Amino acid sequence: MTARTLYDKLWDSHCVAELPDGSSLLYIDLHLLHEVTSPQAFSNLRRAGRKPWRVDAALATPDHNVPTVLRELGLGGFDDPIARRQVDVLERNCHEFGVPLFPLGDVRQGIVHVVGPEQGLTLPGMTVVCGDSHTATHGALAALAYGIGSSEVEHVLATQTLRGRKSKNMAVVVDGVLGEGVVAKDLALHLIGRIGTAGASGHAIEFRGDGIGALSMEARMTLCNMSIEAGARVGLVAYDRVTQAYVKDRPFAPAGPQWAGAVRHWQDLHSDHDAHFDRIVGIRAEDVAPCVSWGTSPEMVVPISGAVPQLHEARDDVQRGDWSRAMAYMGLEAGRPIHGTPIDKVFVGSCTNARIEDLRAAARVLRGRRIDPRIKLALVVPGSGLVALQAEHEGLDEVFTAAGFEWRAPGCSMCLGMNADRLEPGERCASTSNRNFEGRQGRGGRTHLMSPAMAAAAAVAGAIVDVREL
Ligand SMILES: CC(C)[C@H](C(=O)O)[C@@H](O)C(=O)O
Ligand code: SF4
Repeated sequence: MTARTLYDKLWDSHCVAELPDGSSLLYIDLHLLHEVTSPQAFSNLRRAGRKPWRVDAALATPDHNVPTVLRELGLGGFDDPIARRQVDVLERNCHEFGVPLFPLGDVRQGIVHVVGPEQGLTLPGMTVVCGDSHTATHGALAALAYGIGSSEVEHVLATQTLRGRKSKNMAVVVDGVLGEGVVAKDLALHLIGRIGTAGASGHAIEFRGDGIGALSMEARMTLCNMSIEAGARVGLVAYDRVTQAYVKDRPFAPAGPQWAGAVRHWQDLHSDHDAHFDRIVGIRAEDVAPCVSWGTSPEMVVPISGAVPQLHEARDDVQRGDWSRAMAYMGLEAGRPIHGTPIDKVFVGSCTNARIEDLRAAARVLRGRRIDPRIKLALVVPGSGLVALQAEHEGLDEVFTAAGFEWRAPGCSMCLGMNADRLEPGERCASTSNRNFEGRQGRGGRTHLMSPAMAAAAAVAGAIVDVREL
């Protein structure tokens, strides 16, 4: 048998039919739903008189437009009636169709990509889909996970399958261990800075090498989460002891006699040693520094010692135009060092960086310190109710509030302007999220992507600084 990559293996084991047009029909093991991309799918099912094929393979939770304050008011706290209605409609749809739901007020509610792995719903070897581009996150558990559109949400609900075309294989090989103060977020930004936002398009990325083996499960999720910002729909890490330890004893994970059988099955979830990758990108961990985005695309990124580029450094006129527009939008001139850029707001949260390790990393920087008086608002938004509970158990909420942060309820929050947490025009934000597009965090808002520790350091300094020097 020919040597296969992990991606090939996951694909083969879920392919139920090869279709005449060259595409394949894949069986879907887990379907996650949220309030924004599911309403249409449910209405169409209703209209066609169809029922979901397998409700036990689905889970829904509201996250994108939920308020992060005033939750005790139930569906109160919303500043936007449409957002409130979407969350309400999700609850009603789940009720009507029998889809399991973690509603607002359930301690398990949270950002769908934090909730799936946390609950042991996402398991190695599965296919996982969600009407959301950051579904790649779940690939950290050696699952084939990718984002789908609303009509595909309907298709999966109705048939438990999806039509798809296979991507090519790309390996990102990280050699050596990341230095002190350098984390998975920096690795992701470094990679995107190097290959660009289209760098991995048409490919499934497998992150490999001893640098990846050394990462925690949560760090691997951060990395896979941002695969989509490099153009890949899928990001993967092979199964190993770290995966096994993470999955064990989670609420929905196999238990008792089923555990040993599952582990035996999972052992094969890695690329064969002589498997072929269509493209290989090598990264030396020692070359990765804390990174910060300066522009309006995740590829517009520099190490903390770097500067906004000079226009003549652009590779062509198209890039020069993009850079020039980004500089104008961001209010930054060419050649200006990124270090020392003053910040108005700080956001620690999102499916990239709102798990317990992220909160611990930010709290470590903030302990015994205060945020700079120039910071208008600093938010910390745990990825789920259970992350919040764990953080409170460790006293991290107190570290954050003592430093001047607001401790909020779980949701996507200021990652995107779909709820009350937004930037005002011209405001500059140190953000642990994954996208810095124009208007992403609110109209006219300016986003600088960075790691949780770097965002905490920016809060303390009132400006972008190197967390290693704080
Ligand atoms: C709203 C949703 C469809 C969207 C996505 O697909 O990623 C959002 O989560 C985002 O991060 O931009
Ligand atoms: S946290 Fe941000 S990136 Fe993640 S699903 Fe929500 S809006 Fe999308």
